[in-house]
Amino acid sequence: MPTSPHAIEAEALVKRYRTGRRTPPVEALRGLSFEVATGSVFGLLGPNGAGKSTTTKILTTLALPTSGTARVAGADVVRDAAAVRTRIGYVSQGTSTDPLLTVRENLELAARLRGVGRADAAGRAGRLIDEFALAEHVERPAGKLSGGTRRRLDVAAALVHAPSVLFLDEPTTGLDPESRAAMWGEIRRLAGQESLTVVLTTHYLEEADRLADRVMIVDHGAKVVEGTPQALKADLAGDGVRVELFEPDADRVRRAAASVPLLRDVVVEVSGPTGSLNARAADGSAVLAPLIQALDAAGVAFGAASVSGPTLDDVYLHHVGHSFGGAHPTEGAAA
Ligand SMILES: Nc1ncnc2c1ncn2[C@@H]1O[C@H](COP(=O)(O)OP(=O)(O)OP(=O)(O)O)[C@@H](O)[C@H]1O
Repeated sequence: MPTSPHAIEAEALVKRYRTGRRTPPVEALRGLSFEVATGSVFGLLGPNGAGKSTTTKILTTLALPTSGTARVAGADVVRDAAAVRTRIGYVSQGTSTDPLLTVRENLELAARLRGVGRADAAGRAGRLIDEFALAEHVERPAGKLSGGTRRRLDVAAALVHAPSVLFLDEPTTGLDPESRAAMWGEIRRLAGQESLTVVLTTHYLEEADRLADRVMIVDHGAKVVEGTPQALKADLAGDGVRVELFEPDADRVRRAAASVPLLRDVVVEVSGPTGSLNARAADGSAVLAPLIQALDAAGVAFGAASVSGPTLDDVYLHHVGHSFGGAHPTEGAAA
């Protein structure tokens, strides 16, 4: 198979889920098109219900598109689904390894299920055990491993058949910071393998920023923005300004912020007794003092205030209108 410049080519993908005879179908994808360069790491980001899982399901042949086409590793996901399956690895959010089988048994089983012969399966399991630093755990049941080690085993098991595209669905969710850092190291190492393409779905924007060559933010089944993390951050220009709020009255906060010259893109989010004000300014440190004074004068209780260079969180906030995983902004909060 000649190497194509694109490991994934999705064209006008539409997915409608039927929900009942009398209710309209859910439009999970509304004509999503994108390409993923061979050998790159692609970050798929979006709020809950944006269509990330649906996109992944279509690309991994677990769901059919209502219309549109997609090719993965050179094969059409509908007409040539069997070929796609032999060329991809998929690590779902839940663990896919058997808790009662040992690390070695799990890897050998995964290889056998992929049609690899017995002798070859043992060899591949051995190589992955070395590659993923699993040697000290090799005879332990998977169910007795720590969360981070179990996740490494999940990823290793998805690679037994040497796929050319690896789908990682929230690979570090639930991991402690140390295990997360270890998993980042693994993903970076995999990304260094020229022929492997990685599609990474994550709720951690910092993770996407560090690992992905390109990211795509989806919302309501459509592409919001796509690009390299560096370019998306550079497009924002200026600084992010953030103030933590207590018992905030969103309207009052917004009025106070509106009185501060040079402050733009103000978003006030309230979540129960706390909240936050996010905004942008060409020079964040210059607007911080007047902003604090304005909030104080308006009787707004606030905590930490900070200024930061553009992050992927700022990119997300700018394009989607609320922070990633944060509370939705109150009506008309974006200014
Ligand atoms: N089987 C289904 N039947 C009906 N509606 C569905 C089904 N699966 C997903 N949906 C709806 O399609 C939309 C997109 O869902 P999807 O799971 O793809 O989003 P997501 O971005 O993966 O969200 P999350 O981050 O919560 O996993 C949502 O409105 C969801 O409720």
